[in-house]
Amino acid sequence: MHYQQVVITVTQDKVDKLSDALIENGALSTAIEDANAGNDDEQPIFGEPDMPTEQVWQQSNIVALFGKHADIEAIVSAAARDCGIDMPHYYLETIPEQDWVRLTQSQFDPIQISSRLWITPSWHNQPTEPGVINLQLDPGLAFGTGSHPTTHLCLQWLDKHVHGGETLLDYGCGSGILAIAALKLGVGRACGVDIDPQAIRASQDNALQNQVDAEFFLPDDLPAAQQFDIVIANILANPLRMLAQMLAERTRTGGEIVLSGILAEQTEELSEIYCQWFDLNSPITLDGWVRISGRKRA
Ligand SMILES: C[S@@+](CC[C@H](N)C(=O)[O-])C[C@H]1O[C@@H](n2cnc3c(N)ncnc32)[C@H](O)[C@@H]1O
Repeated sequence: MHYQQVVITVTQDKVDKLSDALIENGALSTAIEDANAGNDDEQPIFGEPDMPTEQVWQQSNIVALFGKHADIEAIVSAAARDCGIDMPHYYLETIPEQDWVRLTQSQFDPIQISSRLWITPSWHNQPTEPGVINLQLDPGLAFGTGSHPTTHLCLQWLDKHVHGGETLLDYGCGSGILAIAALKLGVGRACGVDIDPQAIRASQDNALQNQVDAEFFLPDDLPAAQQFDIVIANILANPLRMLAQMLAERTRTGGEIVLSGILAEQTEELSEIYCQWFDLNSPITLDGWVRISGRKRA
């Protein structure tokens, strides 16, 4: 079946209302995109827990999808009337039938982290060369496919520093990618923690798929007073700031901490917090994101 796709450019104050009104008048779906994506006026939006941001761009494109027989002129006109705005200009395009699953899958290729460590979606041939350590991981509802620089920085650290037999805590586990990779690289025991129950379920499924035995907990369920040889947390600067004392307490004396999800300009402030407990290494940067690591002092 063919679809009709309509793009309408609107200002910040109209975007939610018009998007809802299009759905109410028959759109199958709507998506909101930065109208200036790719040009000099592009507006990055970063959200952190407890730091509310305006989650829309000043100029947004509403991209709405309709069935092939929908009367677009009538629907856009009714939606505009419902919101009390003038009939907007819109751009109409016909979207031919596609194999949507194949199209989505084609956007996720295997990712090579190091000469031996790979992340491969299940629909690709799995690498079988001797010495290769492969995680089979499909994109899902939890963050962490290995493609994001913050995850990449953590995987690179694990690849280089896991010697075998360590205990590891992955705080903010998302898809469980770091705990699972650590087990495949040889840690003796790995636990993951996340505030999102969906992430816990995704992590458990991914551990099963990779045939490793990891444990995943909501924050309050992590057994008290347990310390770990390695504590790794790819969250964001604000939670890393709030969780600093707890993450330090969870690291055994002489153990290592690895922090990611930090923007370059946040590095100094976070280093000042964590150097209360840790001798820190030089920060490592990838695509504007920074990894901080260090060893816990006695
Ligand atoms: C950027 S993702 C990282 C996922 C994965 N560890 C990786 O490296 O790709 C951050 C995860 O931290 C979780 N998170 C955010 N704040 C948290 C908190 N205060 N306690 C535990 N988990 C948290 C989020 O739900 C999300 O799954």
